[in-house]
Amino acid sequence: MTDGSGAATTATVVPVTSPDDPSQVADQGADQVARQGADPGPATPGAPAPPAALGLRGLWKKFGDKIAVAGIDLDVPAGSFFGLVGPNGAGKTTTLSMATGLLRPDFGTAHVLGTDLWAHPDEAKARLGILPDGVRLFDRLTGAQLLTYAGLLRGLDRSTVAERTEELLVAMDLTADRDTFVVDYSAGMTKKVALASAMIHAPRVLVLDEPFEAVDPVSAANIRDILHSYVDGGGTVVVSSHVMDLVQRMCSHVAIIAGGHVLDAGTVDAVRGEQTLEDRFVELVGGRRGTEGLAWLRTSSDSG
Ligand SMILES: Nc1ncnc2c1ncn2[C@@H]1O[C@H](COP(=O)(O)OP(=O)(O)OP(=O)(O)O)[C@@H](O)[C@H]1O
Repeated sequence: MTDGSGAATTATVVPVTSPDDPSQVADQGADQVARQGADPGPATPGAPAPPAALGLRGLWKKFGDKIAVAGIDLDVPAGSFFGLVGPNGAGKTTTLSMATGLLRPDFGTAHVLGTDLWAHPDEAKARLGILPDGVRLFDRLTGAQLLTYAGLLRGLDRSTVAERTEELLVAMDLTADRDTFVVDYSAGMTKKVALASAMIHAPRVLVLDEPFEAVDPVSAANIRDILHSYVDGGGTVVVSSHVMDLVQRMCSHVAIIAGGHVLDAGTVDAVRGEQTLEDRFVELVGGRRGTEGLAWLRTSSDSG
């Protein structure tokens, strides 16, 4: 199965279970993926299927007694614009952290374009650009210095770093604040300079946790354009977001996760069917409350 972009759909869904032994889930997840098989898409007969940009198998993470991620299997097709959505506390950040080398899974594996991330972290991470949640930056650097630092850290030569730094500052509308310390940036400016830092080495896969949070609409539209042309050029973007309308319009593929499980995944059109993505999300996740309660809030009062 393919979407309009031609990217193969290989997203898989894990049964919603919470067994006592999570290692079994990792095995079951791998078995299930093997049973379902990766959809070969429109590839030439006999040609091997290209590796997924991100291939997650049986990912599992517990914090104390809290199970944050309970056996997630997911393939993010190379060349897709992939949205990860879910309610607060669903396990999105924990999953993305394990998928990008920021957090070691209790069980399970993560592959980046076929490379085992935890077995070969340097090779896998060279292909990744990451915008983590609650990003901590070296904020006593100016915006231009931070981008230069990120480029040099990624092994680019100085002239390439200088060229890309200027282009990224323009693209993110940060030129006027290039010499301002990042600590003095607004939340949206910080997000944009962090995003630019994630892109400077032209990674094959960009994993962005809430990239549009606090970003103004014009900058958000510019960033969307940048990401779309990056995908058109063969890159893969994974974004987590709470904004269903944005994901529906922007992404080719989506996974809905809740309670540490994948509830549904595939092309956006396949997942939402005849409904909006938001309606499908609410249908799957539930949790809508009636208007009872909080009566005191509806009562206008002169007291106080
Ligand atoms: N370091 C931690 N220590 C303890 N519990 C954690 C930790 N990180 C995450 N959790 C818990 O794991 C669960 C999943 O959290 P996670 O941040 O992955 O969710 P999320 O889907 O990204 O949520 P949100 O949309 O609110 O950002 C939550 O119940 C959270 O409280």
